[in-house]
This record gives sequence, structure tokens and C-alpha cells, in this order.
Amino acid sequence: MARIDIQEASVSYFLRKQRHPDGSLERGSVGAQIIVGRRYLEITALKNVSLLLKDGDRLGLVGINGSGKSTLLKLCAGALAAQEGKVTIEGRVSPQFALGSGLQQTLTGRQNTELKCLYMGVPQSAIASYIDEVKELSGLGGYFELPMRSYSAGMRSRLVMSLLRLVRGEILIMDEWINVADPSMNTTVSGLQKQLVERAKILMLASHSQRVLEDWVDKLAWLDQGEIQAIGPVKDVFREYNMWMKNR
Ligand SMILES: Nc1ncnc2c1ncn2[C@@H]1O[C@H](COP(=O)(O)OP(=O)(O)OP(=O)(O)O)[C@@H](O)[C@H]1O
Repeated sequence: MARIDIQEASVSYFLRKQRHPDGSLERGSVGAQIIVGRRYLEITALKNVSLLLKDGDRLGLVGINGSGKSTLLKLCAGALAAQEGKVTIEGRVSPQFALGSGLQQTLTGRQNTELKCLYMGVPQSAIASYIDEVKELSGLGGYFELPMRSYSAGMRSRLVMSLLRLVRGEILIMDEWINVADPSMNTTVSGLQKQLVERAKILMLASHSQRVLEDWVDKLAWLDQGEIQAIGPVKDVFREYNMWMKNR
């Protein structure tokens, strides 16, 4: 059984103060408030957030830039600790928000895939067959054996999308659904995504796209300034969120 239980969690980021004037910094239209301390700046990305997810839950996160979605995903993936509150995560998490990160321009598609296998916890005995599958899915052919710096932007994204094959885990956490630019990759990627979601016990997905969220999740949380403003059926929360956006 998988479970995420967050009780009144708050997360702040602290930055060393550098040549900032005293007093509060100018407030923009996005992001959490920046509190200016004597030596540090504090950004409270999550404030008193409570959330309970169990097997079968498919939760979407929506909110404007800097509202705290990625921070909440990182908290649920165990990649960040809360300064206040309690976080319990039961089940194997597949942090998905960094599929393309860590890839090295100087390494070949094959070498990058091998590195990713190690990072994603693919068992040693399965690595060779996973690499073959990624190669096949990517359709990169000979380019799979060349350094990534020789790839076009589309080739790079083919490799990244094919790495979806490596994702495992009971708790699937995704920051933005992978959008496919090349229609020839469409079926492959949506097939992989569907498989992943079906296999996962819990899905958490942050997205700015209403369509993506309506397709993949059944519950939605709207975050603003690090607080959950509403949580419930996707259509209801979107109605509220869109209304708020219009009147902003
Ligand atoms: N590593 C960090 N160091 C300092 N502040 C950070 C860091 N990561 C995020 N923040 C701040 O925390 C707040 C929430 O950011 P977060 O990335 O969680 O928002 P988001 O809702 O995912 O935004 P977006 O839709 O733009 O991706 C923002 O004010 C952001 O500036």
C-alpha cells in the first residue's frame, strides 16, 4: 500500500543576503513573498499544507508561477524536508520531475541512458535490456552511439521521452506532463505515460494545462502563495481557479 500523509507542513528556502536593501523587497505578480532578515532572505514556498493520498489517488496541482507546486512535489518525493509539520511517505517514489536533467552533452545516448538507469534504480541485471528498449523507442538509430551535443533539439527530446521507460515506482510524481512536439513520437509517449499511470498506486502531476489535468487526474489542488486554496473534483476546482485568474 502507498500513502502520502502531510500534516501542516511549511517549507522555506533561505538565501544569503547579497546587496539587497533592508526592508521588504518589491512584490511581483508571481512567487511567494520574500521576507528580508538581517542576514538571510526567506521565501516561504509552502505554508501549513495538509494532504492525504492513498492507493488509487490521482491528484493534479495547479497554480500560477511560483505558487509552490514543484516544492510540494519535492516534499512528497522526499527530496525536501519540511521545517514545520509532519510528512509520512510510504511506498517507492519515482521522482519524475527531472527526467532530462543530469544528461551530459559529451556522453552518447547510450552512456546517458546507462547513467539514468543507475540513477533511477534499475537493477543491474536489467540495465542492458532497458538500454536496448530506450534505443528502440527513441528511433535515434546510429545517433544513439554519438555524443548528445550532436543531437538536434528534437533528437534530444526523443531521448528524454524514451527515458520514461526507466521510470518505476508506486508513487509517480511528475512536474509537467511531457508534451510531444513530433507527432511520430506521440503514440509511443502517450502509451508509456498510460502504462506508468496505470502501474502507479498514486499519481501527483503539476501542470498548467487544463486539458492534461482533465485527462489524467481525478482530483485537483489549487495552490497560491504556498497554500492550498481549494481541493476537489477537477472541474470544480478549475471553475474556481479560472474565475480567480480572470479577476486577478
Ligand atoms: N531552490 C530554491 N531556492 C530559493 N527559492 C526557491 C527555490 N525553488 C523555488 N523557490 C521559490 O519558492 C516559491 C515556489 O516555487 P515553486 O518552484 O515550488 O513554484 P511552482 O508553482 O512550481 O512554479 P512554476 O509554475 O513557475 O514552475 C517561489 O517563490 C520560488 O521563487
